[in-house]
Amino acid sequence: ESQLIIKERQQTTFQVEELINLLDGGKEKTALRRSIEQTILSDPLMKTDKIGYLTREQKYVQSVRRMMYFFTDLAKRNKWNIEDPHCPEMLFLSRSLSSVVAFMIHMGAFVPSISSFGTLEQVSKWQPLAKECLIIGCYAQTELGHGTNLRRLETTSTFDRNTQEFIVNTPNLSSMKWWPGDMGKSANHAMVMAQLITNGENHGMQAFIVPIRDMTTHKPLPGVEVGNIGSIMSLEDTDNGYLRLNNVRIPKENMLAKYANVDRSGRFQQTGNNRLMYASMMNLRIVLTREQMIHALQKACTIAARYSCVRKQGSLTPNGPEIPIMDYVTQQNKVIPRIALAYALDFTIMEVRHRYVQFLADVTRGDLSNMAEMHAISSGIKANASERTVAGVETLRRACGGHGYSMASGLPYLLLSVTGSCTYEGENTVLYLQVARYLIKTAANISMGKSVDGSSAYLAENTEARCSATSQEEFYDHSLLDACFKHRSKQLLQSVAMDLQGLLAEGKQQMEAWNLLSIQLVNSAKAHIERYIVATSASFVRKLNCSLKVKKLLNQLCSLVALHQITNFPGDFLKDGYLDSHQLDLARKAEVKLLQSLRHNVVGLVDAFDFRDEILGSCIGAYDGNAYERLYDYAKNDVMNKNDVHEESYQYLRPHLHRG
Ligand SMILES: CC(C)(COP(=O)(O)OP(=O)(O)OC[C@H]1O[C@@H](n2cnc3c(N)ncnc32)[C@H](O)[C@@H]1OP(=O)(O)O)[C@@H](O)C(=O)NCCC(=O)NCCSC(=O)/C=C/CCCCCCCCCCCCC(=O)O
Ligand SMILES: Cc1cc2nc3c(=O)[nH]c(=O)nc-3n(C[C@H](O)[C@H](O)[C@H](O)COP(=O)(O)OP(=O)(O)OC[C@H]3O[C@@H](n4cnc5c(N)ncnc54)[C@H](O)[C@@H]3O)c2cc1C
Repeated sequence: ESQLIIKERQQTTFQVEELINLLDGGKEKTALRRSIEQTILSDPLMKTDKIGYLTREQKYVQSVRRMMYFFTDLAKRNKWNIEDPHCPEMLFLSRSLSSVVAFMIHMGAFVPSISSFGTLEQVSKWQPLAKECLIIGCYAQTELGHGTNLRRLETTSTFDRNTQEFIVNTPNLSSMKWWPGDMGKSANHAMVMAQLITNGENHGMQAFIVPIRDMTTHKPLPGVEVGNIGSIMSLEDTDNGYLRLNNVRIPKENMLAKYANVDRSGRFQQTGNNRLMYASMMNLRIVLTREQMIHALQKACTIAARYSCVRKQGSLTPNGPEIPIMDYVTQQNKVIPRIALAYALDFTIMEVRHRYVQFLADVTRGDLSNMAEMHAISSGIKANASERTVAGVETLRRACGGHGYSMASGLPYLLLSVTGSCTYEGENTVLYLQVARYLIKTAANISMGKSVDGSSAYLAENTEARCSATSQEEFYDHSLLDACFKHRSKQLLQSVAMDLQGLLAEGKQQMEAWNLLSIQLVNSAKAHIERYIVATSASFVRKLNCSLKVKKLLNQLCSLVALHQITNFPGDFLKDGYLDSHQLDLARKAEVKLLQSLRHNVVGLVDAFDFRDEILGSCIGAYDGNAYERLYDYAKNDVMNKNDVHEESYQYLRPHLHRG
């Protein structure tokens, strides 16, 4: 173990194990997680080859091999409840599985959408098959021509009264399904989102289970053309596919009919709120935020923090001893706010998940009153967490200098893996605009004197016109910081709501006015969600039952998340004079002091994320801090080094060199 990292651990002022337990949800949960990790990581059949050395095809093959073994053997043997995305085992499992993405859509989208859209009878028919992996499904919503605008999907499912079947068609090039994970090569069934047409009338998007490959030969069924969409930026462990359907007939009962059905004569009946067709997307947005984005940020923090403590470069006195780069305040400013953010997002998503579970219970009782708010929160948190994670991982990668550019650091892989999260499961701008839609409606309700509650209640509160802070210390106070965020959000919303009214009064159409103001609308949505994160994480910490040392530390992290946002994006806080430039200076000084105070606990804070070295996959971020030894070892094992003289040298270099 590197002496430097040992020294760092000696400086830690709190019990790391206490924080680990807290993040897991208790001592027993930590033990459960560790035992799951141990089972998975010690199983030779779950082993992955070194990242960065596999071809596209090898990645897919490895991932299918591992996941089939995992679902059909390992998970079963250990009685892990893998199909329930909310069970603690599932959260721990995805951490241990790390990079594997094959069958993520099968388990994460196909299986849950059977119960989201299916009747009890349909669920009992399809779910056991899917859960046992006796059928492999994908979630086929996006088309070549449309991903965001679901109303304009072009795939059709037309009811044939004579045969009591649906005829599913992708009638033109742009209507073919494009992107679904697990579809290109693996799936034999697709959950196809299509326009339902009965008796010549279009009833909008509904879900249909369409068999696409023969269950014996795995060949595409008649009328089906299916394949891989080709090489993509990352996540090549999975087979994102395309699908063309030409008059594919499926039985009537393959339309999932929880909220709408078609009788034998083709008469359409809506039996539930049609927004519930969209609501199923909330689940994956929340799951991905935790499973991918926050974990990726936590891993990147772990790597960058440990490396920054063992990497020495330069000194703080002329000819003085070299210091770990973590002692530079600029380095602290790159690393520590990201650690703080990783904690704040984790606390926030725990609360969001809790609210989502309550929301599902409400829906079961027929109460949809919280749907709009839940949709705004889940969309906003997905957009904000993905955007800040991607930016954060890149900052951390650069904070590791040249070694951050090497695949050996694990950072390029994390960055590439997580960058798609800004696009899939709802493109971020589009999701922010959904939040804005909710906020504008809320503003209208407030102006009509209606009461608002939940996460937007503050929009109806009276707030001070000026921030009261006169000292640095006050900028650590959560209620003062929250007041800054509330004010910014309120002010941005009021301003864009007024501009919208103005444009409408000028005679602009609603959608045109909306488009003209969409940059402001997105900013307003971000401000609301950032306030939600600041408030939710601080209140989560307030309620924690933990030691004073840990509480103090977590309170500091919450303050840092808010302060870092204020000092880096001060414009909207200064705009209407809520903060003045003197207060901004105080906030900046408060932030630097906080960074220095947190400096000694940097390694402890990332150790508490408790990622085993095999999961981190980093030569520079391993627990023992022996970065150089591992980098050297990585280089020596590079495939290009298997011979001293590369074959190509004989073929191309030698003939040239020997010419003279
Ligand atoms: C809502 C749209 C944007 C637009 O629809 P439209 O009908 O036009 O919209 P509106 O008129 O605005 O809305 C109508 C009303 O409906 C309400 N609404 C909208 N959405 C919802 C909802 N979700 N829930 C509830 N209500 C909703 C809205 O508020 C309106 O109500 P009102 O009228 O105001 O009252 C919509 O079309 C849309 O959402 N589009 C986005 C489409 C989308 O999200 N598609 C997703 C496809 S599936 C997908 O993308 C899957 C991706 C999976 C990727 C998995 C990759 C795995 C990678 C693992 C890697 C691990 C690496 C990690 C690194 C490591 O750690 O190792
Ligand atoms: C790795 C990966 C995996 C995926 N897996 C699946 C899957 O399993 N199943 C599936 O069905 N799909 C999947 N998708 C598709 C994904 O859901 C879509 O790509 C995503 O929803 C965005 O839609 P789009 O590609 O049509 O982008 P577009 O909507 O075309 O977005 C392009 C640009 O247009 C802007 N834009 C679009 N509409 C508006 C608007 N109304 N207002 C303002 N700006 C707008 C966007 O902000 C963006 O800047 C996957 C995608 C990726 C990258």
